[in-house]
Amino acid sequence: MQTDTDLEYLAIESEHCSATIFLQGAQLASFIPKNKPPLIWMSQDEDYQQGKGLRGGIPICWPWFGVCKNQDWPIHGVARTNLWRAEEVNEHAEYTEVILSLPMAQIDKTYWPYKSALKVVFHLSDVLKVTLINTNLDSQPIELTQALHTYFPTSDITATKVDGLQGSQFIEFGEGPFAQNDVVGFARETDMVYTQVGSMQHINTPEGTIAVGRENSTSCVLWNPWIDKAKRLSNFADDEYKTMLCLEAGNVMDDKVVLAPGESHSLSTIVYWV
Ligand SMILES: O=P(O)(O)OC[C@H]1O[C@H](O)[C@H](O)[C@@H](O)[C@@H]1O
Repeated sequence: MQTDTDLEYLAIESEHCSATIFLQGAQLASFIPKNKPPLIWMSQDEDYQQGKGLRGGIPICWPWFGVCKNQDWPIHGVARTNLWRAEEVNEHAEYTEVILSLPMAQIDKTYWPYKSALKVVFHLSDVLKVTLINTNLDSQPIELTQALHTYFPTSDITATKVDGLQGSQFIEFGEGPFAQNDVVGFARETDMVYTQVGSMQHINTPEGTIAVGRENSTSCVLWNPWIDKAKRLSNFADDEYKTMLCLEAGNVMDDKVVLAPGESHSLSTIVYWV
């Protein structure tokens, strides 16, 4: 990872793993379990600018995923471009825990007029667990969509398969739902929103198998921009689509989060080399 950035980040080094977490967006940018290959992908072209989500790692999409109903609003919401506050770093023998919160006073009320709290907990061992916790502090119900938009590495996307989406349904480029009957491979632009998904998928790459689990989530997104979209993406080299994919733990579509006053919801993703 580039270190000559002005953006502040936490660098965690333990006997189990190393990790970097940027305060902007509470964005985890790297995670390497000890004696294992990197588990998380970051673009070589990332230039770590203020006010822009990083192209890689785990951008946090909140309080909407994708393009909002109001199409002028920023794609994937406002959490990934705002500065979060480091609340706690707790070092234990078996894991390190890092907790950040999003100071709501800095969020434009046009986008999010509600009283609520948002924090993220990173549980770092040889396994990475990320938990996004929403609490409704308002006197009315609130609704939101969200995702932990995780970028995974592969040395060859054409030799990579995602197992465990079978039995779910997907929407692709606004069409569907279609039934997912098989293991998914990559041979073109992939941008699928899955619902009714089981809680564990496996990404089979030439380097080994990555397990991707989810808690309190029955939806996820599978994405690879492929050749044409790669050329249009910011901070993404034209050929980098060959070396990455996103499998994003979500609460989208009919799996959106609806919170009564006082209620909380925790979305988790759990990833590790098998
Ligand atoms: O370029 P970004 O705003 O980071 O979005 C990157 C991608 O995120 C998700 O996976 C969406 O489903 C894609 O449609 C989008 O292109």
